[in-house]
Amino acid sequence: MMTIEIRTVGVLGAGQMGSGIAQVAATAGYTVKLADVDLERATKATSKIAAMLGKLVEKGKLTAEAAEATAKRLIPVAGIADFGDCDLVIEAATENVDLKLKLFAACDAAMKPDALLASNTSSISVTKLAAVTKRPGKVLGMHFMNPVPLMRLVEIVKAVQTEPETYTTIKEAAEKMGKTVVTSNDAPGFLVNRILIPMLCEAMFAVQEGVGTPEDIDTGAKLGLNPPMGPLELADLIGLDTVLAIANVLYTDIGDTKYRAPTLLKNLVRAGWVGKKGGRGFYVYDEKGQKVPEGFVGTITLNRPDKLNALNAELVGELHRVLAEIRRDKDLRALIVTGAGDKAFAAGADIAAMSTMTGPEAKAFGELGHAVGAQMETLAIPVIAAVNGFALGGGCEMALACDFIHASTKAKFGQPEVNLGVIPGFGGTNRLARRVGIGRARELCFTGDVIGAEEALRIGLVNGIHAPEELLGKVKEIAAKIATKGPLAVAQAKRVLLRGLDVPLPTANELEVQAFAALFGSEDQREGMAAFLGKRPANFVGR
Ligand SMILES: CC(C)(COP(=O)(O)OP(=O)(O)OC[C@H]1O[C@@H](n2cnc3c(N)ncnc32)[C@H](O)[C@@H]1OP(=O)(O)O)[C@@H](O)C(=O)NCCC(=O)NCCSC(=O)C[C@@H](O)CCCCCCCCCCCCC(=O)O
Repeated sequence: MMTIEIRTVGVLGAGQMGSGIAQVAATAGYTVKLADVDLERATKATSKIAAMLGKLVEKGKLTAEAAEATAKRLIPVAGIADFGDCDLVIEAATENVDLKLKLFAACDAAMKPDALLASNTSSISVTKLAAVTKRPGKVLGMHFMNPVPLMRLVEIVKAVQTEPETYTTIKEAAEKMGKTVVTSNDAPGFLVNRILIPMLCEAMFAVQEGVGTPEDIDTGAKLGLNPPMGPLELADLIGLDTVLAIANVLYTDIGDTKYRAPTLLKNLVRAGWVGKKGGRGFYVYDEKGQKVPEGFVGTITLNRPDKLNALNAELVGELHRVLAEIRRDKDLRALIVTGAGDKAFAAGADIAAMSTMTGPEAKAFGELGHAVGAQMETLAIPVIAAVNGFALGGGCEMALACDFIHASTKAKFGQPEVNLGVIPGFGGTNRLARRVGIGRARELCFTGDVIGAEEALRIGLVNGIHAPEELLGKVKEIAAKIATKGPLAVAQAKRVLLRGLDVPLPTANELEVQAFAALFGSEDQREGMAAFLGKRPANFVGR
């Protein structure tokens, strides 16, 4: 029997898998029609693919001409009705059997009679999908791996009804897309997931039973078995909802309890913690999908909101004690300091308490304040101020002792001590001058003026301003990003930046050279560079 020559490929589903399939098909020279629930989504995905192609050009992996020609072959369309002239349609919708059955029937109705219809399903019976069409012999499974442009495998799944010519034509098409083909008969999980899913679930059973931590299980698998990522990291990447769906298919269709899904997996999915795409699964991820080590970011909240967090002996003493504890904590990688309530970070030293102080008492309290500032400056981890309202006098000085400041749009800064007949006593004069320049510091200290967040940003007192309800989240994101970097390197950078301010430039440069050299030979230096060369994220341990 003659089979169709494939020129135009329809891809149904513009998510991660569908977009990847569209990219490799267009790169192979096929005209590709990409459809999703509406034209807008398909158009967005097409632009994203064009951007990916641009990145490949930047990296020298694709010529500009090839990228342009490939992008031109990608056509976003409004829906299935536009697949009438496609020679092959690859369905890559969500892994839901009812949805796929509906889409298969709709594609069958829209496509020309001799065209081929494939599903990227990772677990659903292709025989069942073929049975809802009027072309069962022209249906088969074409299971791409994620991420499609990088993974070399396509698992072709023959339905009971698949004609040999269909298989041959699709195999050739997959090979033209640069993929190696393995062939599976239609059985639950096919070949790859039949092996993979029980392995991932076994790792989850080990967590559930308290045999080991996710980190130990993943490290054990990576170093002991040599896959590029651990089973729990991989499950998070695939999506825990997808892993659960496939486990359920294996269990239901094969009927052997060894394929049952762990309760832990079911609970994570129920909680909406579906892995990397949802920001949390076995691990926590930042907005860029980078793994955030949990428990590595601490927060200190100045908590005296009825007095606008004014600094009294109790609060400052407590701060001193907590900072000493943090210095001994080997797990923390970043610290946030903020104020309780929505009005103030801290409105300064407690004026009522200070009003009756003698000179020697004031000296003692000033020294305590300075000791706290020095503690924050000399911690090995970065300290970030999240200024949510007034940061006046000692409050502004506390923020200045932090490594950098982000503020809410409502924040107000100032050194109003001259209004009280005194001067800043908690490092304000000198730290402010170092942060914003001597002229601006003089003006703020001499006038006692209070400035808003915009002005603070303009003069470089703060690094960023955010809507009040977003401030803490944004600062946590920054802290979480820092927590993914090499802790020894961040500590050395902090030390050199601080000490370098107080010495002549040649001495500061010498400090930098010594710190740079000191990092070589550390586990983190070896890991960071090996991760770059291995094209994988680094996993720093702080040694
Ligand atoms: C910020 C304001 C403009 C807000 O005005 P608003 O009208 O919105 O609110 P209120 O004024 O009604 O305030 C609500 C509530 O809070 C009290 N309060 C506010 N600020 C302070 C403060 N700094 N000290 C004490 N109490 C404060 C206010 O009285 C209200 O209470 P109430 O019971 O009436 O409801 C406005 O509040 C304002 O202008 N505040 C003062 C701002 C200011 O001038 N700040 C500078 C202070 S001086 C200073 O900070 C010196 C430092 O540079 C030097 C510090 C060196 C020592 C550091 C170590 C600290 C040790 C402290 C020693 C204490 C000794 C001890 O405890 O025994």
